[in-house]
Formats: sequence, C-alpha cells, structure tokens
Amino acid sequence: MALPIGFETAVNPSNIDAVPKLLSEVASAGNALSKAGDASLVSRLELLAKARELVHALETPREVMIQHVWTQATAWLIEHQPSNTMAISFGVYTGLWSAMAKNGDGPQKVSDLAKQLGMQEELLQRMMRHVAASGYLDMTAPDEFTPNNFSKSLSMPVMSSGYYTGPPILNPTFLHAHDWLKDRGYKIPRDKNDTAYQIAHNTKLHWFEHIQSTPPHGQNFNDHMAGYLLGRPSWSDEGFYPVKKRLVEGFDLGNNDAVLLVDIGGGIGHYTEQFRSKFPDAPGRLILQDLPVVLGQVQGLHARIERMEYDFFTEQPVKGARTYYTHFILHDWPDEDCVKIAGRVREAMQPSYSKFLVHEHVIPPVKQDSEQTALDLIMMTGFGGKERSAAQWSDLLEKRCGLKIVNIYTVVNGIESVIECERPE
Ligand SMILES: C[S@@+](CC[C@H](N)C(=O)[O-])C[C@H]1O[C@@H](n2cnc3c(N)ncnc32)[C@H](O)[C@@H]1O
Repeated sequence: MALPIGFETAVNPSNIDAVPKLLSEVASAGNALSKAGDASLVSRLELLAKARELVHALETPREVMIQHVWTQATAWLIEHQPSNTMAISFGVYTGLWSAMAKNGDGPQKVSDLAKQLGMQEELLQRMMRHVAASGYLDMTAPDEFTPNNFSKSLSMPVMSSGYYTGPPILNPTFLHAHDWLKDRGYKIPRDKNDTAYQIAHNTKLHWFEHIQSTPPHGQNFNDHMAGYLLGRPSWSDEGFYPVKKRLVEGFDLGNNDAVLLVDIGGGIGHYTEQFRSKFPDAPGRLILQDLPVVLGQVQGLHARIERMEYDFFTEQPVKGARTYYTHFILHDWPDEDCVKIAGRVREAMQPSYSKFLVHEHVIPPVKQDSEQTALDLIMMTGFGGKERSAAQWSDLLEKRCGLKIVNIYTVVNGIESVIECERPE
C-alpha cells in the first residue's frame, strides 16, 4: 500500500523553517528574563516554552520516536508509561495519525475525526489535546488540529512500530526490573533466560523466541529496527568504513562462488540491502542469515541477496567469506554467549583474508549518547546483554575469542562503530 508521505518526513527536522524566528524569540525571552530577574516565574516559563518549541522544531520525528520508546522510558518509567507516549500510542493503535495523514495537511476538527474513526468525540479530544500540549501535534483552533511532520511520520509502519514495541514489549520489562534487581541483590543479569523480561511476560522463553511466538510482535520489532535505522549514517558510507579498500580490493575474483558479505542475524535484510545498494557493482555473493521465522517475514529483498536459514550458535556453513558482518547481535547476549557466537565466526574465517565486522556501539568513557545508554539498559533488563566500551570489546573479542581487532571506525559519537577483526592464524 502506498504511503501518503515519504521517509524524508521522518528524518528531517520537524520544522526547520521555524528555527530562525524561534531563536530570536528565545533570545528575546532570555532578555526579558534577565530584566525581570531570575526569580520571575512568568518570564522563566515563557523562555522555557520557547526553548521547548525550538527543540521540537529541531528534532526529527525519528529522534522523537526513539526518545519516547527507549530513552524516556528507560530513564524514568517506574509506575506508568509517560502519558504523552500513551496518547501517541492511542493515535497509532486507533489509526488516528494515518487518517490525519490521508486527510491532508490542513486543519482537522476533532468532531470530523471522531466520526471518521467511529469514536467518542470527548475521548479523542482529550487524547489529542495532550499530544498537542506536549508539543507533538499542532493545535490551530479549539478542538482543531493540524498534522505536523511528527504526526504524519507516525502513519508509516517503520515509525509507528516503535509504539507497538515500546509500550507493550519494553515497558513491562522496565517495570519489573526493579523487583528483579532487588530480588537478586542488585546484580546485573548474566543468564539470557533469567531477566526481567521473563517475569514481565510470564514466559520461560528468550526475548527473541518469545516475540516471534507472539505475533505480530516479531514483525513489529523488525519494522522498529528499520525505524531505528532511518536517517542514520550507513557504515558503508564514504568516510566511515573504507569498503572498497578493505573488502573489495583483494577479494577472491578467481572463485565464482566466493562470498563478499555474510550478514549474520541480519533480520529482514536492512543492512545487507544498504550495502548492496551502495556497492551494486562489487563482485561476490551477498548472504543474509537469520532464523527461519524471521526470513519468512522478509519482503521485497533484492534478488541478488541470498537468504540462508542459520542459527548462529551452530557451525557457520559459509567458510572463508571475505566479510562476516553483524549489526546489533553481540550486544544482545551475555559474554558467555558472545564467545560462542563469535567463536563460530572465527572457525569459519580464513586467516589473512576474512574480516569480521562487528557493527556495534563502542561506549566512550565520557559524554555517552542517550540512545546508547538507553539501549544498554534495554539490553541489560531484557537480554542480559550490554553496550560495551573499547576495553570490553577487546576483552571479549581478543582475549576470549582469539580474534585481533585491527581498527575501530567511528564516524561520530552516538552512532555505532565498525570494529574490524581478523583471525590471526
Ligand atoms: C537486534 S536484531 C538485529 C537485526 C539486524 N542485524 C539489524 O540490525 O537490524 C537481532 C537479530 O538476531 C536474530 N537472532 C536471534 N537469535 C538468533 C540465532 N540463534 N541465530 C540467528 N539469528 C538469531 C534475530 O532473529 C534478530 O533478527
């Protein structure tokens, strides 16, 4: 089904045109506060409101979505989900944002929308005014709202899936993390099958097994991973990881079956496709590996990308590939499991030829990014996994797995790095 809007709506600042005016309004409000004195409540609140408007105008809808479903929830969710996330989720689950996007860019009355959605008007009005009061929708007149880039972006599954993943899957885990940690003497989980997730969802299954066995959570999670990726620099971009120099040059052209890239646990293929589209002429086979249930959810993947069902705890069937690549795999697992997964890659690698690219956050010692730290807590409470520092990666990959880290490529703080590993012998 064609979407009424494109992805660019989700990855560009919500209202960049408003920024110059907002900056001068922030400056005037700042001057007013200086004149009135720091204790002036009215002046301070006026400045705060303008500063928030400026932030909302500068943020991209994708950044807001991750803030809601990861960062805010991991930072302060104790007894209830943030009320603005509840109201936004309400709009997602009832089809409100999609209906508004289809209706067009003009002002829309609550009474008309209530009729369109077959819903009580007062319920809709109270939800919508809270979303607007929180800065995520524009109120243009009493009981009349105009879609903005954020609300329009929520009509796309890659964006709305965050609200199908955060509130029902992640948030119950955060709530139960407190009791889980207390019961275990405030120690981090080390067993992937004994985390707050299992308590929250009343299951003995691992996170991945459980979401895949409770549709449509599995599909929503895949879509959410695509939403996370939106607008972020690709590891294969010029100036990030030198694909031509490190992978294409020196590739085994003499063998028709030679494999250029194996994307292990590649989900529905977002990163394999990114690589293929940036290097369409690079020689060699491209293989996407994941569990059968996930590969069954793949849609519209380029014909050149081979799908291979594979459990990464078992022997890697593709031997001597030029590149073994994982994105957001090792962070999902406790160290002991990572040693097994990376060990399977190491066994298959050809020394002096194969590379293992671990595409993960490398947590800096200071000035961590809140998306990294939110994800770290998501990993801790749901998986027994973690986001790792350079020293922790070295300990895991070099000391425990016998690999050699050749280089760590980082394009900017907050974006996952590429840790290039080789097998020494
Ligand atoms: C966090 S997702 C990352 C997906 C993809 N690499 C991305 O970044 O979008 C982790 C992936 O690992 C896969 N996975 C989990 N257990 C696996 C296993 N034992 N063997 C292969 N894949 C597995 C999941 O199905 C899921 O697609």
